[in-house]
Amino acid sequence: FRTPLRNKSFASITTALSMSTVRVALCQLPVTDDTEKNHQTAATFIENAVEQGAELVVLPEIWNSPYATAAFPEYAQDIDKGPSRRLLQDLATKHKLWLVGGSIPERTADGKIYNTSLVFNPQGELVAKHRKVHLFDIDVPGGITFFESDTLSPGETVSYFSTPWGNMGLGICYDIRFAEYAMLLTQKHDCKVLLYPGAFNMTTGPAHWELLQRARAVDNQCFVLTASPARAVETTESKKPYPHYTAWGHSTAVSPWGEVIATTDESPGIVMADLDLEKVEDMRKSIPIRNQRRTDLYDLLQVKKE
Ligand SMILES: NC(=O)CC(=O)C(=O)O
Repeated sequence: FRTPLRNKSFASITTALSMSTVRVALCQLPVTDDTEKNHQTAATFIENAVEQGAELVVLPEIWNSPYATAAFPEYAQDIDKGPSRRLLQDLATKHKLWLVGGSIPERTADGKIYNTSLVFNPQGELVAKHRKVHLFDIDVPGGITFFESDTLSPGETVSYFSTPWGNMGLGICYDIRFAEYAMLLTQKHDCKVLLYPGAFNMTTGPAHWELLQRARAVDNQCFVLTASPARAVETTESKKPYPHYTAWGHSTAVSPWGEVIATTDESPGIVMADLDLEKVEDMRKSIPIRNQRRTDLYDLLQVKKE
């Protein structure tokens, strides 16, 4: 695996961590069109992350299937008993780990398909299930056109879970563009970490990926973690070729101060970071914007379109 780049905070793995500190691993998996192979890769990366002392591991958006709207119906699984869910649950239990299982295409009994993230605690219990709330429907002339809504339905919940280090909020990729979603997680549900498995692309990635993470971190005075698939995608001859989606990569951890504390490039690898959650309270105390909002002038309102 590659050494993480610009990784300022990752101390020696032999260092004992304080109770307020959690060691996280962001797994930038090389995703193929072979689900079984993707399972093996995920298991290997998670094992490697655990060897490096990870207590919480994050997988990327759509790590068991190609990222293509036409592929989602073919690869979608029953989220309650499908093989990808079983694998995630088994790995969380085996390694006694908090596992944010990236996202996978989910098929429901009524035939709908969602882009869904599952989170398991170290006992293997499902503690959160997030269906991507904001579907990635964009048309950038000369850049990228992508309509997740061609095959996916949107989720309806604001998702978070409780850990020994504090509450953590969960969104998927395009969800990071919506400041209100992040603010609900941090203001109403007291989240100290926001997690976004994501797969930005070669048009929006260079321009917005890091910027959005730093913006959400500073707006909300919290840690922001992202995990992307690696850029290269292998296809096997037995499978239908789906339009190739080129992921930007650059899985990243950002501090409440807005600093990139660990990141990488586009290659497969694991980004390790130690998050000291006391930094969240320090930041919220020293720049107390949470108590200074002019809610008499503005609030999280539903602004109706004309
Ligand atoms: N893939 C996404 O969901 C989002 C993305 O690439 C973007 O917002 O840009």
